[in-house]
Amino acid sequence: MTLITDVRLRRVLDSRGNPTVEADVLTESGGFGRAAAPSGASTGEYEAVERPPGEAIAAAREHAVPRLVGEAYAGNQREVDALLHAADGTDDFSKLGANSAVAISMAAAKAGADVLGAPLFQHLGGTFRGENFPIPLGNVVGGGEHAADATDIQEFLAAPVGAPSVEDAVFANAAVHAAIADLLAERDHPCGKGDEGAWAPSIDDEEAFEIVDEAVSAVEDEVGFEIGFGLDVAGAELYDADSGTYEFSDTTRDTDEQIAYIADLVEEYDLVYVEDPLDEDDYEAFADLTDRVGDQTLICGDDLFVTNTDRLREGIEQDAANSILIKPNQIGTLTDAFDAIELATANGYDSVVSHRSGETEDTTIAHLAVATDAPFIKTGAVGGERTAKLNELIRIADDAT
Ligand SMILES: C=C(OP(=O)(O)O)C(=O)O
Ligand SMILES: [Mg+2]
Repeated sequence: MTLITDVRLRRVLDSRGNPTVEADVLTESGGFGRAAAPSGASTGEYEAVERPPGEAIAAAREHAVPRLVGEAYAGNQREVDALLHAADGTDDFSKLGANSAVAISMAAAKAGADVLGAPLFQHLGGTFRGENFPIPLGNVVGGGEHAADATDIQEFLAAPVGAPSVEDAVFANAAVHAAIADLLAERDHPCGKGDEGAWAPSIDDEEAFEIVDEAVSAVEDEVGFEIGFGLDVAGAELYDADSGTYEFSDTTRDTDEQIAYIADLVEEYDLVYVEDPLDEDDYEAFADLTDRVGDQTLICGDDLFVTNTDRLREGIEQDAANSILIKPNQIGTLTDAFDAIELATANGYDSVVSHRSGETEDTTIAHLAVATDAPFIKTGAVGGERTAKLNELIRIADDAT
């Protein structure tokens, strides 16, 4: 029933106005799935390779499509993804392009769900999924690689940890985003938004902490449940390997100073989440920080782990973190992303399923988070390509999909 009869690939626009790969998968019994690859700006060095979309499409048409059409079943995700790996033949999808691979992988999953008449999360996670929902981490202020002339820290993330429902959580993050607009206006910092819809003011990190703290407290009082906040430091982008230091606009920190700085921030602002506080090659420094504050907050590896089970295993051995960011396009298939989540869960690591800074209307990650019982999802706070995922979570919770 789910035998794949056609795979169509095309270039479509992403949220930055760049081309990306979209895939359609069709099956013998009329099943249909469509998905598009997201794209990062602050990409990790060890991510699977994204090729220019035109090249990735040509490579997939030549090498992957013939292996899938008439051969593979969309309902058998591991088979589809194994064939994508076989068609690629490298360990980083540099032949097909991880963008073609992930688009096909996700489209096949949707086609498999379509044939079953089941929501995607249920096809991926089984019938007992759909009761628990991830807490959305909402990017409300940011800079780094996502906006010019804004904060050094890439993302300040609202984290409505006490929300009674996913709907309350989603609206709380939007309220924090709106409250920040008011505070920025009061302080005379008019600004635009970065790639993920977060405010991108031309202020230093210290002032951003004050503003986010104030906004979070105000909204917390309004809604009556706990809202914390967290960070994606994107430490690898600040790190200068030649000098071995973290280069902020107004200061330079060596690794010990960076660890102490982050530990102090965790204390001062009661941060609930800190992603990539240190360089992507420095498991040891990650372990040092996790030892200091890992019982108070989540220390999450994004560029550190790149959704890769080998790198996660190394992290687990070294006690480098207690949480992993999951981006399917970092590793190329849903199977690989799923395996990373399972390995994380088995070792007491929390998974944070994540968007990329370049996104589309695709909602697969909302379903992946519910399917795997992931405790968190990071997918922005506002903006159509961000709300596509947030609204899908609300629909899943409402049982309307
Ligand atoms: C979402 C992120 O940004 P990008 O997609 O640019 O890597 C991130 O770093 O977590
Ligand atoms: Mg990150």
